[in-house]
Amino acid sequence: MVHLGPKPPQHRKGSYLDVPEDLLAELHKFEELFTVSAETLQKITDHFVTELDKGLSKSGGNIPMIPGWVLDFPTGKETGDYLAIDLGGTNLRVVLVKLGGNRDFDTTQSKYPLPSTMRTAKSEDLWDFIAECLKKFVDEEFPHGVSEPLPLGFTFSFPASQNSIKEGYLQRWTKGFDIEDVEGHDVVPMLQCAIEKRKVPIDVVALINDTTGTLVASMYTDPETKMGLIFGTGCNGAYYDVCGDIPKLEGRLDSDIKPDSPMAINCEYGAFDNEHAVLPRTKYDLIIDEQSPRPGQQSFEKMISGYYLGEVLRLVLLDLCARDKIFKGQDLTKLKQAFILDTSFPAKIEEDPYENLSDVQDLFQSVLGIQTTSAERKIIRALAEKIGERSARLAICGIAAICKKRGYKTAHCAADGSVYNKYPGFKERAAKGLRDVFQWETKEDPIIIVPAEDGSGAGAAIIAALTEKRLKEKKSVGVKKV
Ligand SMILES: Nc1ncnc2c1ncn2[C@@H]1O[C@H](COP(=O)(O)OP(=O)(O)O)[C@@H](O)[C@H]1O
Ligand SMILES: O=P(O)(O)OC[C@H]1O[C@@H](O)[C@H](O)[C@@H](O)[C@@H]1O
Repeated sequence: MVHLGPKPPQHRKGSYLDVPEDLLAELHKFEELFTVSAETLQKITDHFVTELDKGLSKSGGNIPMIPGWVLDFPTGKETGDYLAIDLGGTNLRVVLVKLGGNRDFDTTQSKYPLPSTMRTAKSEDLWDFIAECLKKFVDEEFPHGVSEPLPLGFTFSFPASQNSIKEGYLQRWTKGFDIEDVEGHDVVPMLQCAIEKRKVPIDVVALINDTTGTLVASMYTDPETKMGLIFGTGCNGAYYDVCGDIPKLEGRLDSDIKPDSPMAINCEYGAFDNEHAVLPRTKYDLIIDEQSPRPGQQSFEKMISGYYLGEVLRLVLLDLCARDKIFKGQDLTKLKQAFILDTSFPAKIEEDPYENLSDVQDLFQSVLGIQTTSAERKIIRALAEKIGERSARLAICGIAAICKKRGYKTAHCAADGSVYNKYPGFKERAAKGLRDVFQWETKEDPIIIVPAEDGSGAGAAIIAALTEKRLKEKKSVGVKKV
């Protein structure tokens, strides 16, 4: 019998007996600010539906709703070896995908953290970094070389306009990126050129968004999948619409693409409500927006995604310090550093199982050099819970809106990203948010969020395979040539 010693308690009971009245009053104010009622969720969702429709209209709207030029559903029979790269907000992944042809696939992959300076580097530094990682990976996996160039699916997790599957004009950087000379340009030739400079035997065959990859990869293994979702550094969703329901594509399709042909849409719904019509923004959200490289953009994303949740908590704590409510006499130098807290920080606060929050005490000491009192830790815990809960509840509005727009009564909504996979309570809070919107009477929820397949890896490979098949059959993979 292995003696593991006393197990930590499953969860905290929590009590506020030792919290001073004025601090409790502050907490009640924050609870008001960060609570999103069922009625508010329903109102936000209904506005979200109209915004999704507007994004597909000829005049467009806040939400880009980018046709992703994936015009087929995966059959599960796709086969072959494909390379995929996933340029996300935090990491670059290189994946070798072997599609088994029986709704199965095998992957070999390496993950390269993006250098912290990459967000504001020069354009060529970004493409050189990716090409270098690709060279390293291919040299390791194919030490004896390859007989012909490896087809690559390029997962580019940013809003990129596409007139065909093999291009992507970056509309704007998000998630704190601000690299010059890329916005407005097609990123595929930029990458291909850096690859060729290093003589790496790779041919970029498709550019996809990670949510489109998530949708396709998850549908490959689970035909009940209706959308692909990312709750990671950023947030976004993709679903299949039909070409005949996309007004902005009218007159732009070749005759081989019929009105009932499926079309994957990369919503880019992090941009929802840039007009600030419905989202319950706080002064902390306004500060984050004003101090971001792209003020006025990504209003929805800035309230719920991983790049920002730690910063929201930091601003709230700073506000309490400014009014001398907490951390009296403490050195706040680190706490004053923007983005010093990534979202694993509030996540760890919420995971502390101890009544006296001793893990939180250690966390504040080690990361911020701040000694906390028991009362302060209890308020900090409650704040982290409210910020985490708001993220999860708002996050489901995009899911509910897509279901309402497409009339889905049941759905598997495939989600990926560290906030979905790692933030404590996110799954349960999101499920409760969906119940609050739909007010289901059934015992089982008909619309559920499920773990996604590897969209940026397998999804990119499957889409590359679908694209190669269409090209072989001389079918369109973009707008008709004028
Ligand atoms: N334990 C955690 N809980 C919640 N979020 C986390 C956790 N650890 C990291 N994060 C956040 O997840 C984001 C990274 O998301 P991930 O999906 O891993 O990468 P990417 O967004 O590049 O695909 C970062 O913003 C980070 O702050
Ligand atoms: O996987 P990540 O980096 O968290 O990205 C999620 C989303 O982040 C948004 O900022 C991008 O505009 C989307 O294209 C992307 O899908």
